Amino acid sequence: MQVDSATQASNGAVPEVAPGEPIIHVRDLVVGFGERTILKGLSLDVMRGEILGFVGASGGGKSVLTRTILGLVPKRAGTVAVFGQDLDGLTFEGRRALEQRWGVLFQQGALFSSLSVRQNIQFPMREYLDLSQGLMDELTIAKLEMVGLTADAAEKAPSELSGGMIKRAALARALALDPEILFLDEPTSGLDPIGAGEFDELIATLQQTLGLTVFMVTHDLDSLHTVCDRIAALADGKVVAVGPIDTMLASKHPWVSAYFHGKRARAAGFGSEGAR
Ligand SMILES: Nc1ncnc2c1ncn2[C@@H]1O[C@H](COP(=O)(O)OP(=O)(O)OP(=O)(O)O)[C@@H](O)[C@H]1O
Repeated sequence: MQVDSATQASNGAVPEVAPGEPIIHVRDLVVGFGERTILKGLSLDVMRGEILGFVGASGGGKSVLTRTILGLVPKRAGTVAVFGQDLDGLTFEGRRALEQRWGVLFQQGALFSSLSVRQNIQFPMREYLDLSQGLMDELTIAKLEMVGLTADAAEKAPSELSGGMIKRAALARALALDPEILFLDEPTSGLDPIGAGEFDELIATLQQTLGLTVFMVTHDLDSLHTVCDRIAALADGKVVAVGPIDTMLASKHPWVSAYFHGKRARAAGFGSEGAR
C-alpha cells in the first residue's frame, strides 16, 4: 500500500483509500516504555467494512497497539497509516480531520462520570463540530436509539446506569461523529453472557447498517466466533496469526493453539471438539 504524504492536504481534506487497500495499515511497529519493548515489529492490516477481533495474552500489548494507532502512544519505529494517511505526516488540521472519522470505546473510563449521558455524547460534538444545542439534542436522542437506549437515559448520570447501559451509552458517544472506524477495547468485559451476546448483536447490526469498520480488542470467545470476520492474534509483540476462525483453529502457534483449543474454548463449544 502506498502512503503518500504528499497527498495529505494541509487543509485537513482526506484522500480516500483505494478499494482493496487496508483502512488501517501497520508495518514493523515497535513500541516500548523505558527498558521494556512491548510491540516488536508488529504488522497488521484492517480492511474496510470488516470486524477484526484482536486477541492476545493479558498484558501483551493489545491496548498499547490501539492507543498507538490512535496516536496516543509514541512509537519507536514502524509505520501507522489510517485512511491511507501516515500518522507521522499529519498537520494539526489533518490530525483533527482524521480523529473525526473514528470513534473509540475504551475499556476503562468509558464515560466521564461527572457528566450526564447527554453531555457525554455531546462532548465530541462540541470538540469537533459547530452545531446548535437543539441539533445536538436531536442527534443525542438518535444516537441513544441507535444503541438501544431510550431518550430518558440522556439526563441520567453514569452512576445511575447498569453496566450494560454504560457500555451502550459509551458506544453512543463513540458514534457521535458518525465515524467510519470504531475502536472497541474489551467491549463485553464485565457483562453477563446474555448482556455480552446482546452487545455483540448490536455491534454486528451497527456494522452492517452503518458500514462501519470495527477494530475490537477482546478476550470473549463468543464475540470472536459470532461477530468477527477475521481475528488477529498477538504474541511476543507481533501478530502471529491472522484470518477467520478456521485459521485460528488450525494455527500451530503455541499461544494461539492453547487459546482456541483450551478449556474455556472447549467449554464454549469450540476448539478440539470442533468448531460449532
Ligand atoms: N504508559 C505506559 N507506561 C509504561 N508501561 C505501559 C504503559 N502502557 C502500557 N504499559 C505496559 O505495556 C504492557 C501491555 O499493556 P496493554 O494494556 O497493552 O496490555 P493488554 O494486552 O491490553 O492487556 P489486557 O488484556 O490485560 O488488557 C503492560 O505490561 C503494561 O504495563
